[in-house]
Amino acid sequence: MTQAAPAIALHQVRFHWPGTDGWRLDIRHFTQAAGERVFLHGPSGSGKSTLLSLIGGVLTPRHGRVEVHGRSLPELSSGARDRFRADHIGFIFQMFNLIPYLSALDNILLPCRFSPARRARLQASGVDSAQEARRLAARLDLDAALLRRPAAELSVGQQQRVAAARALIGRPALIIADEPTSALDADRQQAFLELLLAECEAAGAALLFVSHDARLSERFSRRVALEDLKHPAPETAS
Ligand SMILES: Nc1ncnc2c1ncn2[C@@H]1O[C@H](COP(=O)(O)OP(=O)(O)OP(=O)(O)O)[C@@H](O)[C@H]1O
Repeated sequence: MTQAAPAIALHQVRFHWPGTDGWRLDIRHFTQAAGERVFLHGPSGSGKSTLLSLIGGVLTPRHGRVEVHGRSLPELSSGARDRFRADHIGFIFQMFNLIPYLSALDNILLPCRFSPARRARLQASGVDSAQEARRLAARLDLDAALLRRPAAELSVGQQQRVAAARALIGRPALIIADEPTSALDADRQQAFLELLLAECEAAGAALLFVSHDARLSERFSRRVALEDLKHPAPETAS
């Protein structure tokens, strides 16, 4: 990972889902600086989640450049991409993707199991993984008794905060959040966002945050419409 490189650099990225003819994502250019907080919005079905999966290396584009902190993800083998993602990217998914039978604490600790880099960063700052998991949980208002319960028994709001702690543990350089507040009421949305922003700032992490709710955009350094990143659609003859 190159520290001085932008958190994200996309250039002429094209993707379409196999078996679908009509829809395709066609991005001209997008850069997000290291440590920058970007609010990404766009209509339902416009391709926000698809774009986040391309940036996270979950999907590979047909064409174009996708770089995260100077590493070109499409050029890595799938194993190397998985390792890079585990080490440097924290993902908060729309549906949280927690492992239902594991405790909340074990869910938060999962990235540390897979990523020696996350463990090493924690060690370098003098804390062990379990201590850091408990610190993040406390910051996110998850009490100790709750951490012992299986994720399947938690409320949606609690699962969402566990997913945030899991993304943040071990200080990845980029946090990607896909509609993480959609299940919360307005007060809880703001409180959650404040915590997420504070933890990203403390870790020096860039945050790419997708939401339909424009009210949340005020706390970000930049607001980006997905449509403005796309190539204009070809004109159709009338
Ligand atoms: N796994 C998939 N297989 C095939 N097509 C898909 C898949 N996931 C998404 N799509 C299609 O890709 C397009 C973009 O979907 P995507 O989920 O990226 O949009 P979005 O902007 O995140 O929408 P929303 O705001 O509703 O979550 C849609 O036409 C959708 O039907």
